[in-house]
Amino acid sequence: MKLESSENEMAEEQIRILEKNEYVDVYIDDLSHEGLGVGKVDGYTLFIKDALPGEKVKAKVTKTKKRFGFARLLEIIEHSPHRVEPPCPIYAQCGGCQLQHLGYEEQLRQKEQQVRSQLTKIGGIDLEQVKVHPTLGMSEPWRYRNKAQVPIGENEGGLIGGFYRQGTHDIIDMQECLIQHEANDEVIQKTKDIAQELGIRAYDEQKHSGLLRHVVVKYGFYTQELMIVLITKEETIPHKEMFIEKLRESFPNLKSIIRNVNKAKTNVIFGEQTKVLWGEEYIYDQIGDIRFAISARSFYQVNPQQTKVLYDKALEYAQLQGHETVIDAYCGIGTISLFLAQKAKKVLGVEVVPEAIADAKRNARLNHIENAEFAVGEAEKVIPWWKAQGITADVIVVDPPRKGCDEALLETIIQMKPERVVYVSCNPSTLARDLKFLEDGGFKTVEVQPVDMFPHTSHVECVVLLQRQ
Ligand SMILES: C[S@@+](CC[C@H](N)C(=O)[O-])C[C@H]1O[C@@H](n2cnc3c(N)ncnc32)[C@H](O)[C@@H]1O
Repeated sequence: MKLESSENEMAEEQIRILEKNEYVDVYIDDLSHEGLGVGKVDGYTLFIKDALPGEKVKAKVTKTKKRFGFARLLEIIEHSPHRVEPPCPIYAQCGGCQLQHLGYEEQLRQKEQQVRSQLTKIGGIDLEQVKVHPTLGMSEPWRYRNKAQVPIGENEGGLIGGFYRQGTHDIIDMQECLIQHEANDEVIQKTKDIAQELGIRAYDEQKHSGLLRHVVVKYGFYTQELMIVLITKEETIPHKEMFIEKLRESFPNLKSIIRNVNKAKTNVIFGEQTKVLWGEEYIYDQIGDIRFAISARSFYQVNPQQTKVLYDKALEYAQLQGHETVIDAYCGIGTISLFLAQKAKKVLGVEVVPEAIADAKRNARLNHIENAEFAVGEAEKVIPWWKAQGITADVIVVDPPRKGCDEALLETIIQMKPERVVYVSCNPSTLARDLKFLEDGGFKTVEVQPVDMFPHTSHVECVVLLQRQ
């Protein structure tokens, strides 16, 4: 359930707006897309963190709006059979995961349910006519992340690094994160220890003083190569050579140490200046048969195992025979484009970030792929321009950010009349909105495959096949 949609639904109902601090018993019948339990009291919708569908809970109202409010879980009166003990000791404070208290099989079922509900409520799609498959999950849904970004701070004991306590900028020290690859945890711990030993101070956000702001680690699951990025407030790192030497000794698979300088008073992690301190500018990783060069700043999917599942599904839905021209809109560093290029005559990728397109071109060369071309620009401007030049496509793949596709792009897709559209989405509500637009323009939603890219969080990714009628 989405907050805005619940607002509309309740417009005509007779409801009693609850009072702040009121104690209520609530039956939870849904899960919001942020992973909050949802229930109603006297027609008024409450969102309750940690409550699960099927549970009856006692809660205290903490915040009220006209049509919905929030409450704090006090006691579970009736437990869901799917409730489990979260294995992570810092789950309650962290906020990085939202669903560790729900059994994994049920997480997958809830994610499918969320997709179904958005498709009908927002997209007006008749689920009798569309195959919505069960969510494709992981057999081992832990330790899946290949990238860690950890803020560094200090307490009485010295350097700490971990995560911000929910809703604050207080750093909580962390030894391990159960969704990170073990290598990332080890690197973070060791880097903190070495920095402490060398007397390097952590950055203090309040005073805008100190040096080490963040440590970022990237790990290639396939190649086992490691990159460490030290984000500092100044260019100079005391005992830099010793720091590098100790990191190299600790991690034989370390390929790259990068320093990024961020002098600004900002929450943004990276600054503008990036320099190789030791080793290579890139590490490499592989998904399927395609090799990728990953730099400190380049975007790369964080769950490589499920990325393969997602891209294989996109490729299957594209149904390429080898003679097709394919457009890959919002192509990032060309990951999907290069997958598709293996089976198509030609792929044209478009992406708004110039550095990502430079990476896409480099990755094409790295894999000796010559039938993929990339352009920088907004998909909603570049693709209409291509159309005006007489370019058409047999298949169009879109993988937009959470806000979904621009209407100008959807309109162009309709006019271009490709045989198929493959829509990869990280937000079921904007996906549903855009499917409705494409259906009104002559396409039919045929299959929907939810994929769990981020186990234990509330996010769900989908691949959708649309066929031109
Ligand atoms: C969800 S990511 C997909 C990236 C890629 N397909 C992948 O799987 O790695 C969305 C991408 O769209 C890009 N983007 C955002 N707005 C855009 C626009 N208007 N036109 C083209 N690309 C855009 C972002 O920079 C980002 O790389």
